[in-house]
Amino acid sequence: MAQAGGVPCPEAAPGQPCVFKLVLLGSSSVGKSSLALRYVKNDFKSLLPTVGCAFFTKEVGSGAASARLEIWDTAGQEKYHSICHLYFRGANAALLVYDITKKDSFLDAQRWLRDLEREAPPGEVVVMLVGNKTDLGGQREVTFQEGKEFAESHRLLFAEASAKLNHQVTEVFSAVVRELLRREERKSQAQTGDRGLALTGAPAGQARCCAH
Ligand SMILES: Nc1nc2c(ncn2[C@@H]2O[C@H](COP(=O)(O)OP(=O)(O)OP(=O)(O)O)[C@@H](O)[C@H]2O)c(=O)[nH]1
Repeated sequence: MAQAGGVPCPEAAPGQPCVFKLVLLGSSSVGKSSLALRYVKNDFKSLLPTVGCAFFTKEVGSGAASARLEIWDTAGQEKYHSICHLYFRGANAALLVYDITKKDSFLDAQRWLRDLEREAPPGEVVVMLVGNKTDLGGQREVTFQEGKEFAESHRLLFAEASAKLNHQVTEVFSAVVRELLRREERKSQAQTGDRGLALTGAPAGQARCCAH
């Protein structure tokens, strides 16, 4: 049984990381692609709006304490809305992103969360609400407290970040991975008394280990 973060990862071959699917969702121009680019390549540059979906992978940790994040960056533009939900299927985690200088993008977060929950019942997916663009604090339209209260009322993780300044970006993804590994550990403990069940495969929506 492979380990991820010291956590037994059911189904994984020895030395293979757990694989988690994470989707980025939120309205257009909130900075989803920029957060992914900053996290995966430590880069920030002018980007064209995403068409459909972009895909990144990132190894987290190393050796016996590793996991692989498959990051699906969905398009926020309305014209792609109908296809975006297809990418939510099988997600283990989601970053629900808004722009702290755009109240509308914060109000839209509710709708994106509903769309996600249509594909995965609440509680199955680790969701983190992220208020991006803290470098533009002078133009802020959404307070930290408003973000925090929204997150608490929906049982989401919460952070503010700036892809531009590389502020809190790694911390956001790390917090999600930590929570995913915690859940794997709990699942693994629950399966300890029933090894047969542990070998039959994870139900949809759970972490897929060693998928290629
Ligand atoms: N000031 C500032 N600008 C940012 C930040 N993150 C992204 N941007 C800018 O916001 C604009 C939109 O960023 P994207 O990353 O393309 O946004 P997106 O959410 O992926 O947009 P869609 O692909 O249309 O869904 C770009 O001009 C970015 O340079 C940030 O932290 N601070």
